Amino acid sequence: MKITVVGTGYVGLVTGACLAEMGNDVLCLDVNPEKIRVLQEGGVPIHEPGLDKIIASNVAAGRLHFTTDIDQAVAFGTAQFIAVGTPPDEDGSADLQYVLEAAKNIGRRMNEYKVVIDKSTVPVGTADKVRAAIAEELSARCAVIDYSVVSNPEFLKEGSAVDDFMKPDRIVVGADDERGITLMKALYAPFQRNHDKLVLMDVRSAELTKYAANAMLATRISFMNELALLAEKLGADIELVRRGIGSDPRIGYHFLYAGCGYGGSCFPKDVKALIRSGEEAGQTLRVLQSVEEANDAQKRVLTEKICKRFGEDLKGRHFAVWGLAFKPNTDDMREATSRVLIGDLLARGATVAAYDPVAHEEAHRVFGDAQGLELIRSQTDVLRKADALIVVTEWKEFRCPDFVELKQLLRTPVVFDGRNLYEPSELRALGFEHYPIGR
Ligand SMILES: NC(=O)C1=CN([C@@H]2O[C@H](COP(=O)(O)OP(=O)(O)OC[C@H]3O[C@@H](n4cnc5c(N)ncnc54)[C@H](O)[C@@H]3O)[C@@H](O)[C@H]2O)C=CC1
Ligand SMILES: O=C(O)[C@H]1O[C@H](OP(=O)(O)OP(=O)(O)OC[C@H]2O[C@@H](n3ccc(=O)[nH]c3=O)[C@H](O)[C@@H]2O)[C@H](O)[C@@H](O)[C@@H]1O
Repeated sequence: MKITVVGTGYVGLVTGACLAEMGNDVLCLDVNPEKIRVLQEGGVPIHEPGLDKIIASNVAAGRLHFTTDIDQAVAFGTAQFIAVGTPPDEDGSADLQYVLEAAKNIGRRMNEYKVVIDKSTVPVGTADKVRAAIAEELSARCAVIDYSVVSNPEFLKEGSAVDDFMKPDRIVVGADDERGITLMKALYAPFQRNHDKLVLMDVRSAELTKYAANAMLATRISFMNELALLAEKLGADIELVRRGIGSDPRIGYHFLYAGCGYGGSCFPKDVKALIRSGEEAGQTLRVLQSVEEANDAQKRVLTEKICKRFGEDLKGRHFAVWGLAFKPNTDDMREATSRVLIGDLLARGATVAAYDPVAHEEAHRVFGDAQGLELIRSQTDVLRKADALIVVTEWKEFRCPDFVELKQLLRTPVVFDGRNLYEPSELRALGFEHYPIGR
């Protein structure tokens, strides 16, 4: 099938590459010429395990192309995926300007039947807006051309995006016309060979399903984070509690890890957008309001622990930070806890040396020349003469450090463990002061 993907970010690029991997002819469009230049020259603008390989092989096979030419992109695919960003607007609602611009571009140029597929995370009612935007453009040039608008939200996780896309738990398709449904079934047939993973529903339910999934996962995390704070006060261990409740199949083990707050491009923004949708519809979402509030507070829990140990004024103190990305296996720092933490420490007069396996370039972009912050490309060098190590992201390489060396390099053997990577008893036995979350 000939497919156009509009927006070549995390979702668009992975979608395009994975669809090409299944033998489709894919053209990826982006308005960012730099991104397209990198891709055309054989580079990959984001860090995502396995993505470079499938891009390279599908480009070599002639099935995957990149362009900034909108005319070419609209003419190319019968399926037109919209995978552009939907950042929060000032009031927290999803900003649909990029989605609607993409829709207008399609309406202005299409000359034959198209299936327009909303892959971006968009509030309920957006497919109607996309349909209307296309209709308006068609009528402006007196064109009568049939088209379908389908909702196909994406559930991939950064860091395992290719795997998630190639082996999805479910494929949600919201559609209300046969032509659109038939195309979506054909498109996704290769991804569900062993059993039917397609969950077919109406468009509005599909749009809400995406927010419901992210909001549910964020709720689990905030719930565990609050329980962790309680566990600390009551002398219980949240890790044991997690294992105790996760064994109940009605609860399950996933997404119950307490830590220093969730970040990323989606949980914070989608929770906000769903709260806003609720307000607009006259339905207050109290649980979600608390989820957001709890997470904002959780991002400051490490600072609070540090101040409790070293005092409110951190002038003259120096800290080592392991982990800048919002989670492992990505260089993405959107809404990362590291940003809040490092901002807090610098504001209190401390100096910080930070290390991340892949997010250095992004950190340079985010922090610029922030005074007092040094980004160091060595997991051990960053520790030298620090008053404490602060672990913010659960990268695998942080799990089993050489604790003897770590102790020698630090000025004082203090570890703030924002992701509960280490066993408290083991660290204590090695002579460390260990400050985990909820243990
Ligand atoms: N990042 C993730 O893990 C996931 C994101 N999503 C959703 O997918 C959507 C896209 O997210 P990301 O890929 O992370 O965003 P991104 O910011 O990485 O990529 C969006 C791309 O769209 C391009 N763009 C904007 N307007 C355009 C236009 N009119 N024509 C062509 N290209 C245009 C931008 O230049 C950018 O490269 C969002 O709605 C997000 O909530 C859904 C699931 C997972
Ligand atoms: O809509 C999206 O963009 C995506 O958002 C999340 O994916 P992602 O943001 O890539 O990352 P997650 O693995 O979900 O982690 C999000 C944050 O939660 C934190 N987290 C996760 C799990 C946990 O138990 N505890 C916890 O604090 C992580 O450290 C991270 O900061 C969802 O997991 C995806 O299904 C969804 O498609």
